[in-house]
Amino acid sequence: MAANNSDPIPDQLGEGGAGVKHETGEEVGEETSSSAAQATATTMLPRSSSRPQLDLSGAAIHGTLEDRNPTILLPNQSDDISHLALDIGGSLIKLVYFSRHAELSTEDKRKISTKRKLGMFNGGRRSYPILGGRLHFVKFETGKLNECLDFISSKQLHRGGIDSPSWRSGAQPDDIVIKATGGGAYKYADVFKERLGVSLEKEDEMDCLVAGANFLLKAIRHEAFTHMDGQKRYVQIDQNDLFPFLLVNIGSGVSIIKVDGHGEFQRVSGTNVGGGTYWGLGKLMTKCKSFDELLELSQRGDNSTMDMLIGDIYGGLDYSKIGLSASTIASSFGKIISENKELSDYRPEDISLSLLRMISYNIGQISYLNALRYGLKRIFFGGFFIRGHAYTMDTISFAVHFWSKGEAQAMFLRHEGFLGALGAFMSYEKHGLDDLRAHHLVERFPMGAPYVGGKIHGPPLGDLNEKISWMEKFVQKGTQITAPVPMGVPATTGMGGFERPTSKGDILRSDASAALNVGVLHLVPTLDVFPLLEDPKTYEPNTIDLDQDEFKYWFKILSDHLPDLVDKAVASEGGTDDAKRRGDAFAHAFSAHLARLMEEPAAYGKFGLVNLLELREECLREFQFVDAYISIKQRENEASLAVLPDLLMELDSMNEEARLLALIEGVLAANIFDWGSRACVELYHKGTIIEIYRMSRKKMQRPWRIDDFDMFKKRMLTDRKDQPYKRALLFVDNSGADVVLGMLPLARELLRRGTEVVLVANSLPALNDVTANELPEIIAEASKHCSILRKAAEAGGLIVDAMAGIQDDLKDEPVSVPLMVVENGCGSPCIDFRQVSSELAAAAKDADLLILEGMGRSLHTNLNAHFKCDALKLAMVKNKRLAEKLFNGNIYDCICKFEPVF
Ligand SMILES: CC(C)(COP(=O)(O)O)[C@@H](O)C(=O)NCCC(=O)O
Ligand SMILES: [Mn+2]
Repeated sequence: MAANNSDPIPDQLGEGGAGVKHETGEEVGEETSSSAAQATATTMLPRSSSRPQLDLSGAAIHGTLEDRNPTILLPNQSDDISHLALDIGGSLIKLVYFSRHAELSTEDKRKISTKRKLGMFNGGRRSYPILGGRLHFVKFETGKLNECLDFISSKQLHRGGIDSPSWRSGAQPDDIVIKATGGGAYKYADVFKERLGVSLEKEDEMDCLVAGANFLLKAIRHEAFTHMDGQKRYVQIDQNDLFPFLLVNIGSGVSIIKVDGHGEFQRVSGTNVGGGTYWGLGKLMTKCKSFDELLELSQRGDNSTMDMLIGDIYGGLDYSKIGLSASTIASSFGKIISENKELSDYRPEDISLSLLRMISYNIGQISYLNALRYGLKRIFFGGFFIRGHAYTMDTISFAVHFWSKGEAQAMFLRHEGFLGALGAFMSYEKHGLDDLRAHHLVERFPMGAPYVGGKIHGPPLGDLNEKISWMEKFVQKGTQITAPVPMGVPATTGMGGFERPTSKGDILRSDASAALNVGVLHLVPTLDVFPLLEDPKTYEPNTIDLDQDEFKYWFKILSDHLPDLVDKAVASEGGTDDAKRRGDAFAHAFSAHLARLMEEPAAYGKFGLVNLLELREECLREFQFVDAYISIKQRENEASLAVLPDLLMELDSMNEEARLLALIEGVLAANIFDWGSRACVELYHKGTIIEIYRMSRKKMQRPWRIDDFDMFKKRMLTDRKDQPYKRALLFVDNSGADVVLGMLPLARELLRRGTEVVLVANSLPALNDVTANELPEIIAEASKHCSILRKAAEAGGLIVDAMAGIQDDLKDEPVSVPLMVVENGCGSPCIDFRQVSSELAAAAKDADLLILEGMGRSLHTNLNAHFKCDALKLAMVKNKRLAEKLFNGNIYDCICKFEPVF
């Protein structure tokens, strides 16, 4: 690679490639007006010479003709279309591909009616401009090009998805063009043509690097991090203060690029001493066969046997006057001069480390000098040389820090290896990623080669069966595996059982697993930042930092809970052999994640409890456990609904002061029904639901650990009695008593006072949390015993017709304000308000009261969150350690935290 070439590189970004028309597919499945006007759309959508292509046969416009963006239905289009872009480097091929599952309109009655109420129904107009889907990152060794081609071919990535009718209907592969960058785009163009019949459209490497880095820094929250003294720290990049920065790409050679904006950059310098130098010299001097082997050797090296250190010159002392410690390298390989040794007398490990440090220091120093030259404070390092290698990053950081006296900061990127491929992806004319923001992206870490542990294992796994067989094989292989799957003792289930993970153990190979910590990016255009967050920029959902120590505790909690969870999950799927096999696979996969995080808590980005608890749920979903607690939830709902009428009668016999207190007590007491807490699960084994509830209520002695009840009561019953809240969002938690005997009666009280109530529930199951889908039925049942709820539910569109034969206990009630249900966009026991459903965001606009309930939503997360409206946080602390840590309190303490905005 050319050194010190400062020729400006013209801006070519954003223009490359022929039109890619699959974006029209995003409109499939959106709301359509019932009086849909139909027109053939085929002529409006020219076939693109670039890929992927759409099957436009039978296309029809739905919606009124006045609509500016009418829905276009493509009945014959595949439900999975993909973009593919490649970066074919000397040692690795990086693939970025996009898959999209057209989730055909699953709008149920609840959603439609809620959307209408919230003013979200737009008569067929597109409600979001960007496509949803998944962005996958995959690597192959260039030497195993065939594996890569097989992978592309097996997934039909070059033809727009495995079921794409574009190839069934005979579209000629000759037309297909794939964007590619890197030297291999030239070198292997013929192989791609021969094997896949596709042409590679070459994109400039530098353009791609910059476009990739800009996208990552804009769209991914935990992308950039510093690495000093072995510690990774994620840095929040302010979008308004991103440019200019220095981008140093360390490949075989090094390019140093000053980036001034999107598509605005200049290669200001470079050096010919780079990754190729390390690998070349290393190969010669150590006989290593691969770059990774050489890097791994350095792990065990001691560079002081070869490098002349300050201490060697100063008799073991620091040269403190100029700030050099005794261990600083004065001269790389300098010690060799005074020794009478052959190459074979030196350990390959030491050689590798000395080389690595020499080159890393040099790059760090040159980068700093260039940053100085242009007055830049931030330097991002990327390229295949780094590979998430701790020593390399530490050395570069040291150099930058040392020479800049702490003024400049070296930063690294989690997707560092994929900058080029991402940039090539961005060069499709319409890739749909332009408008993405961090809140639209959810990163998931599915199990399966070649991602696991960061080593490349050949083609990734397609279907579930393949994945499970792969896990089985790995389990049998034992300690050879890269993924840190704990070994199990034989048991009754399909895979030979699993064992609770015991510790991080020796099965982890630190560097291999640190190399790649890249998941699948789910693009969810319907996610929004919660509009009532006081300051989204400073908002941090997690109350406690999940550092190594804290993680150790959670590792044990979650590991201990695993066997019980697997039992429940397997039972929820009928206890079949298939379910057992999946149950074991789930346990292995989740244990592997835990072990990986135990080794490096920051492996998957900045990981808090909110992410960890969601990871467990996602892992269940990955192995197709739809709802592990379904039968428990149903049983508890039934039992609670049976006693609801008595409770409502009791409440109605009280004066309003006593009633308000009883209602809050009721919510706190019922929060005990939590299948995620070990202490609570032990309780259930001792008593019935009603016994536990009564006991829990009896224990409700005030003052609670945080007790703002009087303040809340004053707001409700005294200060602004005549000005009820307009709309309250009630974030409900668990099924059964928690929602039926706790939150519903509280909702009823608010409705009775003229407050609109929106019940906010999970979009997907998590433990025994009630979901938004389940709530309407529960409300309908509860409404049979209560006219307030019934009228409000009718007004909110939750129940359609007045039910016959209900007791009309409160005939003189005024016309009801609506009771609605919205989903929160989450499938976790916690909530991250930076990413909620657009439905919830819309409902929040007119809300002036939030009630967060439960340990997950108001203690683990959001205890310290500030909102633009009044907030009431209610929870029972069902974990001893948390009670001690947060409040110096005890297990089963209660929290009633009211935060009015004045
Ligand atoms: C998972 C939970 C946050 C659910 O609590 P909830 O939000 O339902 O009140 C909680 O049960 C929990 O933190 N459990 C793990 C700790 C334990 O077993 O004590
Ligand atoms: Mn819960």
